[in-house]
Amino acid sequence: MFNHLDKSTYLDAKKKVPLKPIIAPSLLACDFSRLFEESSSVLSADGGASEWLHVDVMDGHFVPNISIGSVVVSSLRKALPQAFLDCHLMVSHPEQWVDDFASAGASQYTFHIEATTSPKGLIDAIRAKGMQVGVALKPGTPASSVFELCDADLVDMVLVMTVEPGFGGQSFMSNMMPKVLELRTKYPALNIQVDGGLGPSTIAAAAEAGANVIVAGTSVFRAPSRKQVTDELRDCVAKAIATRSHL
Ligand SMILES: O=C(CO)[C@H](O)[C@H](O)COP(=O)(O)O
Repeated sequence: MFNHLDKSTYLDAKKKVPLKPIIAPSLLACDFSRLFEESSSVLSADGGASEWLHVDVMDGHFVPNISIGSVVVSSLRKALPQAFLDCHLMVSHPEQWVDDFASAGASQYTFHIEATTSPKGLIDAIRAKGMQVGVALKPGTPASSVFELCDADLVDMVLVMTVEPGFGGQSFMSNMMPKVLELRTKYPALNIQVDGGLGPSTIAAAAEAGANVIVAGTSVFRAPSRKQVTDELRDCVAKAIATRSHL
């Protein structure tokens, strides 16, 4: 399936390192009354097993739910100075929150392509504040909507939603895998994230299609062993990357 790729092309072009599996537990599924303990329990730097923390920001307008904002990110940053805070802005006016999230200590700012008419200006603003840039696609949005941004190497990551954004605990949409494959085929070096319904029973499809950054809420936070599930997800992605690299 991926035999047009080889080791030399399947690299993170900017950092000149092989593309890596990254597991990003979604805090949406955690016990918010114990936010610090829950966060540190999944981070490898703090005794857990994950590389990133995924922070879902919902405004009750772009999606039919309200979650958390920059105030909480700021507290997380103080408590976890080394953590990679992967912030997914499910908001109608992503331009409005760049400064607040940068000041709060967000590591990456992922906006929805459907929510802006001037993605390049938004990307410039995010970069000017020192954050990495992600762009997200709702299930009904085609991969082609971000080709121009990816062709110009303007984003660090594309997020393919595998549920309708707004709520955790939904079923994985396997019909999003052709979109992931289309992006992976066109952009061998890009971080491609999937989000929604990922766990041990769905990871193989996502990894095979080419996703390397895995958001997992329910499957990690509700597991008897968070570490075991995280390792299982990472191993599956690592195997898929290795298989592609050797074809
Ligand atoms: O963005 C989201 C919802 O909009 C969540 O990150 C996503 O649904 C992850 O939760 P789960 O793994 O429980 O499906």
